[in-house]
Amino acid sequence: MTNEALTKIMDTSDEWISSRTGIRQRHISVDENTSDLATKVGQQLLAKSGLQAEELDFIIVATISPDSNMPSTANIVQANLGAINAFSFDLTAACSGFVYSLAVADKLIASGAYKNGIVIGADVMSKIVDWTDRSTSVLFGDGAGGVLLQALSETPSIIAESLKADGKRGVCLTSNRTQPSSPFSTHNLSDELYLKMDGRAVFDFAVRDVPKNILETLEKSDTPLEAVDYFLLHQANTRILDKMARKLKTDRSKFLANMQEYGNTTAASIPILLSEAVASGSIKLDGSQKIVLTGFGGGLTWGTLVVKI
Ligand SMILES: O=C(O)C1CCN(c2ccc(-c3cc(CO)ccc3Cl)cn2)CC1
Repeated sequence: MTNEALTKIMDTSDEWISSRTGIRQRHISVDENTSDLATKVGQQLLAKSGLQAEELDFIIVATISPDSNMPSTANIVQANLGAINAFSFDLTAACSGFVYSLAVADKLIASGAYKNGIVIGADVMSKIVDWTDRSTSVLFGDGAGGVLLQALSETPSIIAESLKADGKRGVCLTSNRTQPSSPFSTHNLSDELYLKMDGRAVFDFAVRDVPKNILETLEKSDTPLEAVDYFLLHQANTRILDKMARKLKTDRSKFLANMQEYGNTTAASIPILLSEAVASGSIKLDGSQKIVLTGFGGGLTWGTLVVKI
């Protein structure tokens, strides 16, 4: 759905959206739910790797838009793939969900307890945005992406990580709140299902806290800034990437971007970007490169992984 198409259903403009966010279009699911998108990612990962579904030990789906709480979207994906030996669960960390999930999956394998796992970031944001709110509904899109992790060597792929949260500032970006309601409730407040965002507060949080997190994680891994081949940041807003590149005194071209095509797909944004970078050959998957993966958003949550890839 292009910005132009959005002008037909709300008072906005291509000029406003693209100049303020860099977004030119986004994909909107008509009838596919989050598990349908995530299942397609799982099928692609199995096909590309040649691994059988029965060989999977675990499936983690990072999402804030699950089909349901119970079963989890990961449970539905597990059934759809026929991954009969995999335990599966959703992980909720909004736009940091993929980075958090990758860090968790890495430990499941590094502990020696498991060998093969799939981590998927998937969100159908079109079902949780308020389509009467032009300040937020134009920012988000639907999508899914993921990775297969395997215990193939002793050398770690994630060479440093720094995962953060600040629940005190969680009010800046909320969705899907359900209020207490029972015969014993003293007051019946209404649920707040749709996404609400204090854009200014979230933007300022990203500009202030994210560069610090990236530098801190690079320092932990003894990786100088210039040794990083690519920065794959959550695709929320192109002006954020501009500011990050300036703050980190790094060439803007190292900050990969595809929000122009997908909008902000929340937990899916980093894995979609990673998948496209691999498909284009920018990331060669030959162990010769170092990339930075950084998520930031609802919770508030943020986190960086330095990955040898
Ligand atoms: O320029 C303007 O008036 C507006 C100003 C507000 N904007 C924003 C603000 C915040 C975000 C955002 C969202 C998430 C959630 O995934 C995470 C991280 C960020 Cl930085 C995206 N856009 C849009 C343009």
